[in-house]
Amino acid sequence: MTKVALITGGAQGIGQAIARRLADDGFAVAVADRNLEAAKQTAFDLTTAGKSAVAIEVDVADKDSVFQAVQKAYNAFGGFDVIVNNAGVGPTTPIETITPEQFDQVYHINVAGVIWGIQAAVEQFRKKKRVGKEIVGKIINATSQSGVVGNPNLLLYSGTKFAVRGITQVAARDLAKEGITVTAFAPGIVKTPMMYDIAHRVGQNAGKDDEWGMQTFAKDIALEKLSEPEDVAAAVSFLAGPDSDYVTGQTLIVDGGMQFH
Ligand SMILES: NC(=O)C1=CN([C@@H]2O[C@H](COP(=O)(O)OP(=O)(O)OC[C@H]3O[C@@H](n4cnc5c(N)ncnc54)[C@H](O)[C@@H]3O)[C@@H](O)[C@H]2O)C=CC1
Ligand SMILES: CC(=O)C(C)=O
Repeated sequence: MTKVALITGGAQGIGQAIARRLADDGFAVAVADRNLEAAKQTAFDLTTAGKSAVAIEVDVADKDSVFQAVQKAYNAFGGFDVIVNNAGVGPTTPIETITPEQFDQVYHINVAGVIWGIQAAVEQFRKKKRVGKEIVGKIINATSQSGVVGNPNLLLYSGTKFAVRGITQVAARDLAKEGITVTAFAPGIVKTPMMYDIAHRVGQNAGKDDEWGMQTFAKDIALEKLSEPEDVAAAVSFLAGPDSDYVTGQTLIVDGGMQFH
């Protein structure tokens, strides 16, 4: 039977590459994003290429919205097997500029969004009839190399990504006995709108250009090149597929050799 995966933030950047890759792997994919028009375009491109895909509007900061999105994916395809909690925001936050409103926004999306995604997926996985010790569902969360070692200018963001690694470990322990694996992926410096935006703002704050901003983050990449979204999608393909059935609680770092952990 065709497996079903929902990817939050699936309308652009890393999430879109994951949606494409999992569709190529044979999953029916739900492209869930707060930007419904872009999600529809991604799903349209996939269905035009002969894949199974639907677009679903979601705001991951809103628990009800996440539960509804997961239910819609189940209704669309008649099953639910994998959630990729990928949606996130990455503001640059010089320490003195951080406000309570900004804290709430970033933590609600990057941290609470992952928790709601875990809860909604678990609700679906628990409806399945498990045979023996088989794996009935997989939860995959987006952290970052900056959630492994703190990065300059990203106090709020890095904090959320450390939290995601902790949540991943605890959920993996709590859910293992039910045949649910929980893992995370930690990208490095990936060519997406989020990263170009961060590079622009870091450069601007220092009175330098975007390239300087990008090099602030990219100078320590051992493989000496920036990441494509597809590099990350390839790792998520492993985490979503059967070859990772004996892996849980781990964060797979996909950063070209920035952080060695
Ligand atoms: N680009 C990079 O270099 C890195 C990115 N990451 C992480 O990878 C994930 C994806 O990042 P990118 O593709 O670069 O970001 P992006 O900004 O290019 O795309 C993010 C997508 O998430 C959606 N989104 C944002 N807030 C949402 C919400 N509340 N509800 C639903 N959808 C929402 C946006 O509409 C967009 O389609 C994020 O969690 C990010 O923190 C981690 C390490 C490096
Ligand atoms: C955006 C991000 O996750 C970085 C710079 O690691």
